[in-house]
Amino acid sequence: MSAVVPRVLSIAGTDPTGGAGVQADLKSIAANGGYGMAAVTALVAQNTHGVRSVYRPPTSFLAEQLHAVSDDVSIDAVKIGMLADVEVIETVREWLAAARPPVVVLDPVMVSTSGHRLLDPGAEEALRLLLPDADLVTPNVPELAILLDREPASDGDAVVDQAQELARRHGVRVLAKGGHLEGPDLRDALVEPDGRVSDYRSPRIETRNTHGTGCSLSSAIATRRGAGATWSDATDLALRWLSESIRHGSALDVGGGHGPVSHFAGLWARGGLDTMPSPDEIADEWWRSTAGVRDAIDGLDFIRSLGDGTLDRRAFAWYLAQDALYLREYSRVLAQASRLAPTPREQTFWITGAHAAVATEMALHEQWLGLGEGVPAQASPTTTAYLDHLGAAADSGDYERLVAAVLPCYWLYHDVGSRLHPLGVEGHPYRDWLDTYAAPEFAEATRTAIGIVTAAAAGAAPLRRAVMAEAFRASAAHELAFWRAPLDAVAAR
Ligand SMILES: Nc1ncnc2c1ncn2[C@@H]1O[C@H](COP(=O)(O)OP(=O)(O)OP(=O)(O)O)[C@@H](O)[C@H]1O
Ligand SMILES: Cc1ncc(CO)c(N)n1
Repeated sequence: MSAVVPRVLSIAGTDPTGGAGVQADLKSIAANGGYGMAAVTALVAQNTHGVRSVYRPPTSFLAEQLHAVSDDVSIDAVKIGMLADVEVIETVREWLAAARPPVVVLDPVMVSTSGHRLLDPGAEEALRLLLPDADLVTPNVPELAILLDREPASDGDAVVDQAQELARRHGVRVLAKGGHLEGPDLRDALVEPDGRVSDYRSPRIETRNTHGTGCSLSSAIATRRGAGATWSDATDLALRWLSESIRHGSALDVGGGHGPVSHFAGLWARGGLDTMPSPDEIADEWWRSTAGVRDAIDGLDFIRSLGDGTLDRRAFAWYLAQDALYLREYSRVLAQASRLAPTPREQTFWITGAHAAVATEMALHEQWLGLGEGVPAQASPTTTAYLDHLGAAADSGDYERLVAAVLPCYWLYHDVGSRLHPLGVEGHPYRDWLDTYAAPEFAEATRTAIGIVTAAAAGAAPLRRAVMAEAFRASAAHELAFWRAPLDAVAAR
């Protein structure tokens, strides 16, 4: 069973400038959605101009690296690059026989782009013997010729002929790369062991940044295949990614010779560098952003006297009348959230809230609205302002903004309600009211609303998340104003 993130091991040499070898492999694996690992065959002192020297550590140590990985990690794919000499080839062959990785892509690295040997001249036969252990071999034009012991092909058809010959001889799939041929059009050919050919054509990109394209391509194919794509899809996906990365290579300023490709350019452009907060982090941050508003609510005479039962009944009646007006409209706002909801679960949640809001309004009416003389039938400026804010969010058709705007109606009410509730002793004049917003169903609805909104915010792009946070913060401020209004209105009469 391959993992969602395929675990891909590169067995290759190094490039301290990061454009080729294991350094390029690790970037390519990551850029194609894999978890990259690397066992080093040889240390190469090279840069964008060329190879200066090669140090090949004892192969016993390569074997130790390989077994350290395979003893611990389930490997989904292996990419093999520079093998340096016969001893290294033998070591890798023995390890392959023991570890049996499910996908093996062999890039038969022999000569660097700059013309330096990366494989001993005498090691070619040993490399040929390794071919049947691979699922895919990815030679360029000169490597294909050496593996066949022929002259290099000089046109695309000759390349395909040679690739078919190699595939047949060794019973292996071959991707023959056309990068070394002249001309404006590039052709790579995937040849099955039975000789069937798939062509991949693309325009040649005018650039000096082609160092490490072979390393990068073979790692990308191994990764895509390790994730479960067919060989043909894996090749197609990897080539598309490579073209994009070659196109952006010139935007890098790395070295004065043949520079590297830009492995992550496409991801940077499409995904940006922003981190994504978790829903819990959003909940914490948004809640903290309302600390001032919550302190102010707690400090209101209305809240204090509502808690201890000394609140002027006219003020309470005024508040309830405004709340009844508010709830009818708020119910419509929640119905709009239901209408815009992306999932049936959310659709159900908001429509249930819409129903509860009108039901509560009717119950309040029945119980309390006989109370007061001078109860206003008109929405106060404060109520109007709050409803305008919610109405604008509802009318925008922007679900994320809308649900962020309604969240304080749950969260702040639950917060105030659950803190005032213990004061609602026997005989408390507002005990029924104190019970409503401390009820377990309202606590549950609040938790669900927080979950829906913060999950949406976590998944939103930073600018969208900022719009949501602002809608939330503005509603919290309207909540404060709503609690402040009744005593002011009664005092002004
Ligand atoms: N200028 C270019 N424009 C578009 N694609 C290119 C260009 N150069 C190389 N490629 C692609 O990059 C891949 C590698 O090609 P190439 O034949 O150069 O392999 P290589 O010689 O093994 O690479 P390396 O430079 O790493 O040694 C191929 O798929 C090829 O089509
Ligand atoms: C280590 C290493 N592997 C492969 C190549 C081929 O580009 C290179 N230059 N260096």
